[in-house]
Amino acid sequence: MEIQLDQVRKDYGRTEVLHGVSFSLPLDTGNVFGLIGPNGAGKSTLMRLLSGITTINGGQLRFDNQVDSHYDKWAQRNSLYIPAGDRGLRNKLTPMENLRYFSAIRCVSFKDTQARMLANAKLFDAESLMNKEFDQMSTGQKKKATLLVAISFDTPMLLLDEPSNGLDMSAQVDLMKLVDSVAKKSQHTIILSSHDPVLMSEVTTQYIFVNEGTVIKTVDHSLSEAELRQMYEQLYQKAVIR
Ligand SMILES: Nc1ncnc2c1ncn2[C@@H]1O[C@H](COP(=O)(O)OP(=O)(O)OP(=O)(O)O)[C@@H](O)[C@H]1O
Repeated sequence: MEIQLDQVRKDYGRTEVLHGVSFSLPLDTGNVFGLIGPNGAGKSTLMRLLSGITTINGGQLRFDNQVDSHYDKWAQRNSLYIPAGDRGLRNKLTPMENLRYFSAIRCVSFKDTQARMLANAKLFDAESLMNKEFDQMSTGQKKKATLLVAISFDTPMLLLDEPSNGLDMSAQVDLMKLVDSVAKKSQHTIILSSHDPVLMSEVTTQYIFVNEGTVIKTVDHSLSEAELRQMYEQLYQKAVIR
């Protein structure tokens, strides 16, 4: 199955911020897509559209070449978007209580999501976080807990907006191991954005370069850190990274 974006446009009020975005996104392939682009390029907007939080103002979103006017409804059930920063979960609840809460909202079995979260928490050494209130966690713990809750829903598409922001080196490695393992095990599609090319090159299998509200290039294979740096410099015609 494949999601196809064809000349997709998005406005905020009278301002158009995505100006005809086209690319394809295969599902069920275990690919990790890396969204790369400077501040304000449109990465978060694109992720919000793909997750059905907001709708397009022009162009088409298709599944396997069939126009789908209810894409946002499909996406709301079959994807999860984790925004940048440490928002995501309810502050006064533990991850387990959050899971119960969001399972009820999404009308899915808490028994199933709970079993997945307990297994993943064990696998990624996060059992001690399960009964800690979200607002009493460190930034890294919050990111890990949010991701563990999100992957428990086992959605075909997971969108992570700058997941590594604010994490120390060891937490970044843990996060990437988690992303890599989820993609490989579930064969689900993960889309992540980051301004960190080292991190991107560790897990990303396909790249989507965004600038000024358009996708300017897609690369359908993994890139080394050096290749990625070179792409940055070529595409933006300035040495963003030194
Ligand atoms: N709610 C909003 N209302 C109006 N304009 C918005 C809104 N959200 C984003 N924008 C504008 O849309 C454009 C794209 O923003 P977006 O957040 O998608 O970029 P980004 O690539 O994720 O940036 P960053 O790397 O800084 O997070 C920017 O010009 C931004 O000012």
